[in-house]
Amino acid sequence: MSKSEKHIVLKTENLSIGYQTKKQQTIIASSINLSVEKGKFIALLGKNGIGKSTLLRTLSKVQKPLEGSIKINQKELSTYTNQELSTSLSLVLTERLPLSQLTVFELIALGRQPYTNWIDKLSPNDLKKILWAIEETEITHLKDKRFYELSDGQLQRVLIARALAQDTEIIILDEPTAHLDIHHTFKVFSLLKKLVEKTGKTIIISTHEINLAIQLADEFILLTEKEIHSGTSKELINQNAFEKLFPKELISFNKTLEQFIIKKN
Ligand SMILES: Nc1ncnc2c1ncn2[C@@H]1O[C@H](COP(=O)(O)OP(=O)(O)OP(=O)(O)O)[C@@H](O)[C@H]1O
Repeated sequence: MSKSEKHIVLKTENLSIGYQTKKQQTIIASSINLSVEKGKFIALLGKNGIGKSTLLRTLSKVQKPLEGSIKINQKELSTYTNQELSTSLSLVLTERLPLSQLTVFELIALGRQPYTNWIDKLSPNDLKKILWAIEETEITHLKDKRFYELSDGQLQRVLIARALAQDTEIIILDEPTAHLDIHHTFKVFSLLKKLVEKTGKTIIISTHEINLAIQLADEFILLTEKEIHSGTSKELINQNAFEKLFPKELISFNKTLEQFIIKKN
């Protein structure tokens, strides 16, 4: 991939990710060299337990890299204050939030916290962004519900709305369609794609919806045990990279269909 430096919003060099305890270091992946361009919809793919969440948490400064550099807009991630980072990058995790009395509207309004102090201090611009996020994610009918009343799929859309309200250049989502039915899975993918096209935001998602991602994402990061591949679907198909994601006995990658299909005996 040849990319002009000024369009790169996120860059990693010789990055190692994993877990460090007093006693030992566990490296999950190393030599990660990625360049993510502004205004791209990127899908991070890989089998269960390969390190997708670990990578996304490291890129969002939730956990420290073991080695190497991460830059957001040419500035080292470790030098970002929490305040600076929260106006540049938002992270959407699938974990359940602690129980509280917040309504959906209030939860989404929290996305404006980097810009405002608290809910009574919402400016007309804050309110505009919140209502836009609610409308884009099609959750107007949920806005007065307490968030503990939501189904997993509804909560997922609400958390995406909160990230939209946060209005950052980069949005990172860890398995945003984990609990969704096929209809809502497609809706979330289409929404994310539309947002990238409409707003020029960079969106990075981890997903197991590979066949759908291949149709909609602009570029891919493939984590495998031996190596990391990145590029467009065409580039990765030419490198036979998708085939390396999973063991071959049950499914195979069909290059013509650009899809994984079940192997028939
Ligand atoms: N807090 C932790 N401490 C130590 N090891 C961890 C921790 N969290 C995850 N791991 C390990 O790191 C590896 C990568 O896990 P990770 O959750 O990043 O994978 P993943 O690709 O997101 O998986 P999945 O697709 O199943 O969600 C796994 O072997 C996991 O057991």
